[in-house]
Amino acid sequence: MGRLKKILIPSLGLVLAFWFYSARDTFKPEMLRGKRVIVTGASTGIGEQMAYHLARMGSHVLLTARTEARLQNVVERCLELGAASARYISGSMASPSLPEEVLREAENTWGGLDMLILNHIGQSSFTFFSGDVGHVRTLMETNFVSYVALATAALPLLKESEGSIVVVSSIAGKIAGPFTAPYSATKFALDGFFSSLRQELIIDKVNVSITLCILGYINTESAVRAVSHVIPQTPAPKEECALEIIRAGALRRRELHYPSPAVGSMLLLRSLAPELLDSLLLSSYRLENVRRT
Ligand SMILES: NC(=O)C1=CN([C@@H]2O[C@H](COP(=O)(O)OP(=O)(O)OC[C@H]3O[C@@H](n4cnc5c(N)ncnc54)[C@H](OP(=O)(O)O)[C@@H]3O)[C@@H](O)[C@H]2O)C=CC1
Ligand SMILES: CC(C)CCC[C@@H](C)[C@H]1CC[C@H]2[C@@H]3C(=O)C=C4C[C@@H](O)CC[C@]4(C)[C@H]3CC[C@]12C
Repeated sequence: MGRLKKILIPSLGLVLAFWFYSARDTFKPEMLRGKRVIVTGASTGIGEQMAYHLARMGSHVLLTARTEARLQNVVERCLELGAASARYISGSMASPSLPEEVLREAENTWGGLDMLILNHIGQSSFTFFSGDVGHVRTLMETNFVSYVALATAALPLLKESEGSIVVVSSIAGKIAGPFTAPYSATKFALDGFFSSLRQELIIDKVNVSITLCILGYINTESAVRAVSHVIPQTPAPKEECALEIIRAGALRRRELHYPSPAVGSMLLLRSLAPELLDSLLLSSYRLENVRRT
């Protein structure tokens, strides 16, 4: 009897705990069926791929970006792939009125919202900081303030559905390398704001999850165009990246690191030996190809 208590009961506990946590960890595409999802920056790149995955999973999608013609094509393709419904709103996230307009559309058409995926970024080049403070101001508005405004407008709906906010960020929002000063600043700001907000929601027992996605180099057209002459590494595929973001959001993860070993080891090296990371990084760049404009 003593042995039973000492060995069997703790073992049973372990098995149950393992089962509970692994069951919670299992992603099924059906988790997204019929869910109402907003994706920003969905006309190209990772956002476009997320729209297609969600469509295949049978979600309702509301897509935003500036270029109406591209959004129309993406919406059409989403309907072909099986989206429960697909619509778009075009406009610039540098404009302060757009976030509320997008959430009003979600409320009017769906009467609620399950997932908000914040993904858009304004144009920025991979080069020395030019001293253009106006660019920093506009980029902050597009890449950071609009994320705060969208999340704020979405929170009442997400509280009702116990939904999720997914924030797409970058390794450049955790570690500052050269040639991304304004961009990196906007991504660090996202971590500060949303990691603080996550804790406040927990204190208030509000069941809305916040997933911060820390991405490495991904093979979107705009990223390859911006950096391939300086960074010789092969970028990770945007299709897989998009799926991992949706999966992390659906599983209500705190953070996603993608591609996983590369981003994880950079973060670890950064805390153990930051100077070593800096020099490894610089030695891998083709500095002679950096465009000075
Ligand atoms: N690709 C990469 O290597 C990495 C990407 N990331 C992150 O992933 C996310 C997606 O990146 P990626 O797919 O490469 O980017 P893309 O450049 O391919 O897509 C950006 C999207 O944002 C839209 N957009 C641009 N400017 C504005 C604006 N002013 N207002 C509203 N929408 C705008 C674009 O459409 P339109 O021009 O029509 O407005 C487009 O839909 C970003 O958050 C980025 O920081 C993170 C790490 C690495
Ligand atoms: C700080 C480090 C440890 C970086 C090492 C990895 C490098 C090679 C990766 C990681 C994050 C990447 C950038 C990114 O996040 C998003 C964009 C915006 C896009 O419009 C243009 C490309 C750009 C600047 C990417 C360039 C390549 C970066 C710096």
